[in-house]
Amino acid sequence: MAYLVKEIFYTLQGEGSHAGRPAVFCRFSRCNLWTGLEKDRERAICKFCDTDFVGTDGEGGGRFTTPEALAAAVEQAWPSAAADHRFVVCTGGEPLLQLDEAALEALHARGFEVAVETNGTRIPPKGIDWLCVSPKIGSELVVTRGDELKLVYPQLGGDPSQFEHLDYKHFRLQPMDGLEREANTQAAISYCMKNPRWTLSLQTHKYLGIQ
Ligand SMILES: C[S@@+](CC[C@H](N)C(=O)[O-])C[C@H]1O[C@@H](n2cnc3c(N)ncnc32)[C@H](O)[C@@H]1O
Ligand SMILES: Nc1nc2[nH]cc(C(=O)O)c2c(=O)[nH]1
Ligand code: SF4
Ligand SMILES: [Mg+2]
Repeated sequence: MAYLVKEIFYTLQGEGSHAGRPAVFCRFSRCNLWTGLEKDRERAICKFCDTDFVGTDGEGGGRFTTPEALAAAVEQAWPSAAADHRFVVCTGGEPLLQLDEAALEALHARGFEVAVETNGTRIPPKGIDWLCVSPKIGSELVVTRGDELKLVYPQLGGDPSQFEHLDYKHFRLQPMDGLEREANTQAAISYCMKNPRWTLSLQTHKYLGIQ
């Protein structure tokens, strides 16, 4: 089965624990919680998505027929031949609809540490180096452990305390972007200050004007 990828680009990880770290982003096409079409947004399970993950027509995107072809495309986006510090963030869309052990092996073989951003509705393959799960209220969270739980805040019915028993190293609130971004940011700051187990994750790339 081929890997459908919207875009592959090099930037800084903007969010979460690795914010500021140079990374290739591999954005897989498709998601199980929204078609990606505006006409379907209101009846989607996840309604606040900030990302275009439809098709394979973005920068560096395409249909990769083997794990090696996918890993070669990721490697091509990395700026140097040196194997150190190589880092790829697999995102989407929902990457766990497509990312499998073979793809992880091919990326590791080219020296990449692999991070994944997932909505937590699919069991991850073995071998992910950094797993960031961002639960969506209204979907079933099946991934109960990982490196980072990054909750977009606020979500209706999404009181952060309902996630605290899960096995994550870091608990973060990320203000929901959109028309209410400033108010959401203030609310997230206030929640973290009252509940210090939670720390703030900003989408720093948006403030910096980078991809
Ligand atoms: C576009 S999603 C792709 C990965 C995966 N489908 C997921 O939801 O985690 C990447 C990250 O952006 C977050 N995100 C999406 N829309 C957002 C928004 N409007 N405001 C803040 N974060 C958002 C997601 O929660 C997730 O952590
Ligand atoms: N710079 C940058 N950092 C990010 N971290 C998570 C992103 C995502 O869309 O998954 C993202 C993104 O789109 N850009
Ligand atoms: S689950 Fe992730 S990719 Fe899918 S619609 Fe929500 S934020 Fe977007
Ligand atoms: Mg993004």
